[in-house]
Amino acid sequence: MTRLLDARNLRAAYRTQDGRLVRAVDDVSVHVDEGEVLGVAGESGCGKSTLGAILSLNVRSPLQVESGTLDIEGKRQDFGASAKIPRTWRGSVVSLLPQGAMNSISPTMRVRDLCFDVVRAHDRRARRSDALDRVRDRIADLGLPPRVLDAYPHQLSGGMKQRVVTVISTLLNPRLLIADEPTSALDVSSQRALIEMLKEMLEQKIMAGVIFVTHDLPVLRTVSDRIAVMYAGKIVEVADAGDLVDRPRHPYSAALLSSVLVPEPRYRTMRVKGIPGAPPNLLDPPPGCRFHPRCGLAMPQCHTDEPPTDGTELRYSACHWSAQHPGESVPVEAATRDELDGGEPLDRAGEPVALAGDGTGVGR
Ligand SMILES: Nc1ncnc2c1ncn2[C@@H]1O[C@H](COP(=O)(O)OP(=O)(O)OP(=O)(O)O)[C@@H](O)[C@H]1O
Repeated sequence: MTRLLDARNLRAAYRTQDGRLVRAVDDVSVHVDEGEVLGVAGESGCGKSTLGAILSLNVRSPLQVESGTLDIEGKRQDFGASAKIPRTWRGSVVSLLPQGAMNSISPTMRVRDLCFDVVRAHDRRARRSDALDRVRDRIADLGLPPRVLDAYPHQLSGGMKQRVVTVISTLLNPRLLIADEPTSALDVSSQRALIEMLKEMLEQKIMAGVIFVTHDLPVLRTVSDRIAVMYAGKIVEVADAGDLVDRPRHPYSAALLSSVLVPEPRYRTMRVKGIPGAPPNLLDPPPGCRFHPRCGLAMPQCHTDEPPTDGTELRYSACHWSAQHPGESVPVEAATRDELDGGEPLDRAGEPVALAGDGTGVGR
């Protein structure tokens, strides 16, 4: 299998106005192989979008990447104080489909003009007729109706608008597409249509790999080959999508699964529980394992020691419990605590938790 992206030891922080650092990505390494969809899951605020911004080279103040390296098909980018990001990489080597993209495109431009702008930004000498021929072919190859080219964004349905925005962000045939919450505002059939289109794009080699960022595990189960679970700025577990859902090895992954409706027999009959407590403030995360205040399996060393990484780069869990229980999956019911240390109730114990508006049970 050919390695498409190899990102190593990324560390990045937002500098607040009073000079403090929010460490949103803390020693994160990920890779994507050619033809692969890597899902990145986690609760709101765990650093998913920040990781997407770094991997797509869209880092803007107050975010600073302190260290790490990025290899895309053998081309290396070193991060750090003096790093200069090659501008030509954006859009052509790696492209970002940002959160909420479909609502931030210009409402006064037709789709064909938006497309031409993208091509023109990359190639000043591009001729309009040639560029539009290419766009027309692309739209036809992906089975979208030709009329979308003449439409203004507001004339398209939400699902069609998101597919069009996805086409626009891949017009330059990036090697890697990073899609940040691309399905979260869509109804179920539009989600399916977008996922089918992304798979078709991989098949047609419009891009060679996708990183799909979302809090929505059932969607990730459908679209991803592998899933990386993030918690408080770190990756806590990586596994094949099916393996992660069937046999989570990190208590946080198990907690995430028990807080959503995953269509697996093991979870279908469970009550949706929610994850008691809240993720830590990244200005001052807890010592040891960052999940320990919410973890039902926490041991004394979890309060003080950074968890060891147990497994291989394709399947690992960063957890004291899983290091002591090699090969075992976490009993979902035991993954979280129902009470904080002070005895404050976190959950209506045993009561089903009302679902969030998107039906996943995970807040945003
Ligand atoms: N401009 C900023 N200044 C300071 N802190 C920030 C800024 N943007 C994000 N953060 C913080 O960085 C952390 C990671 O945020 P990020 O948006 O990457 O998380 P996320 O998992 O993508 O969440 P969501 O799904 O809500 O976008 C959070 O604690 C967030 O509050």
